[in-house]
Amino acid sequence: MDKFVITGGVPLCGDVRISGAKNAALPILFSTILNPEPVNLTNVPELKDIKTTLKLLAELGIQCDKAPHQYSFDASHLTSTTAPYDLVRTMRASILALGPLVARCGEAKVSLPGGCAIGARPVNLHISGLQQMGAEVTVEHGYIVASTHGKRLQGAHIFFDIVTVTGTENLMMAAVLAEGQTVLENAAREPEVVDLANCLIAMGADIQGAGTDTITINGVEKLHACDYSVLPDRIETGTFLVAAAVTGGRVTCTHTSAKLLESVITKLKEAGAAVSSTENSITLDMTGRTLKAVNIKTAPHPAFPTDMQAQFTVLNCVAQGTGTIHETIFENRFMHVPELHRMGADIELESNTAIVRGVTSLTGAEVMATDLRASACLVIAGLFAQDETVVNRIYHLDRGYESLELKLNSLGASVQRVAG
Ligand SMILES: CC(=O)N[C@H]1[C@@H](OP(=O)(O)OP(=O)(O)OC[C@H]2O[C@@H](n3ccc(=O)[nH]c3=O)[C@H](O)[C@@H]2O)O[C@H](CO)[C@@H](O)[C@@H]1O
Ligand SMILES: C=C(OP(=O)(O)O)C(=O)O
Repeated sequence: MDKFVITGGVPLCGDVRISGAKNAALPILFSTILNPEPVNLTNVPELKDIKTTLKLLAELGIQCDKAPHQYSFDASHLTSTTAPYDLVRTMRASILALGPLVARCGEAKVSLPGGCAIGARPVNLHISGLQQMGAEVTVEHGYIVASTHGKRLQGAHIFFDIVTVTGTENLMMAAVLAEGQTVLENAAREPEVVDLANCLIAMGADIQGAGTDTITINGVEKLHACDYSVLPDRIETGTFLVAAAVTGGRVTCTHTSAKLLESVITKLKEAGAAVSSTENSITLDMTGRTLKAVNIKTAPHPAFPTDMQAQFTVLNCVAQGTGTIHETIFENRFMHVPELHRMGADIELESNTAIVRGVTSLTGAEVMATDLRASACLVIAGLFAQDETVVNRIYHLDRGYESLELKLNSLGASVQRVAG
């Protein structure tokens, strides 16, 4: 397994181009299942999760032509409705094959996604939503098996008792080809949900209300060809901004938008950073300024995103004062804490809250990356530490950050990938 060897202590300085959003590109790639006409996508990030999705789409019979960051799909002839365990187990977002397959083919067999480090992550709301739309859904031998028995899915009024991002996306995609109107209540409002809706609308779907907690979808018979560009990755953006703050540097993130991460920018300003933005760039300047601890509580958009929690944990580790990090979305998303302890951090864990007392230095150590954002947090810790840090198991990072070491090194960092 590859690892990163990081020599820290250098303030990050310069411009970095932000890639397309993983969490928008994945559902958009799965939405091609719905469309028998060509779909051309640009600004697709080059990530392991994207490669896994392409393999899964190929398994279903979808043809794809690729150039860097550009993909053209032909889903005119689907040859299978099964998403096999071998592909699904490596990526939870594979569950997004379910809604589109049932909507287009009237049946699907999708492996239950495996366990994940950050929590149990059940998919009961995806399943019950499809059942409310008239599908028969059972779980057999580790697979979700769904059928409409030859009928079209029926529009339904669906209330989510927990806000779920991929649940909202799965049912929104299913509803696009259903008969009649579907209303999704207590829907997720994340920008990636809106981006998927916009892409579906570009394909001819009738969707209103994306970005609010009530989304109304009037089913159409068929979608048509479209070109679409994926929105920028707000979590990658936030990760670079935190890295700049922690190292006391000055970084401009380009090809992104401050509108996507208002809660994160608010907290960065509260932490003492100078943050300014243009229409499509954000600059964070920490030179000569003191980092102050902040209190964070994760919650669905527009509140503070759980995918930025680990990065703010390390920010608090090296800030002045004590900050609390309260995680409300996932029950096991503090796996980075024991690893940060190995580097000299002072963090107390009480259930789903981390109390972080700032220290003036971290020491390099060998640490283990446990999930995607925990890995990003350890890389940031390594950039701050004065000596050498080894981050093992960086395959998690490759799922969600495009060329992370190249982008960091272009800002003056020293991060070497060691193949293993
Ligand atoms: C590919 C993708 O977009 N991943 C994101 C998506 O994950 P994902 O869509 O999997 O996360 P959800 O929004 O569904 O999860 C939110 C909460 O709802 C619970 N839940 C969810 C579905 C369900 O059927 N039953 C249930 O109980 C989950 O266990 C969790 O506690 O949103 C998360 C929350 O912003 C982000 O951290 C992930 O990066
Ligand atoms: C948890 C994440 O992703 P996924 O839902 O793909 O596991 C993430 O992007 O931080």
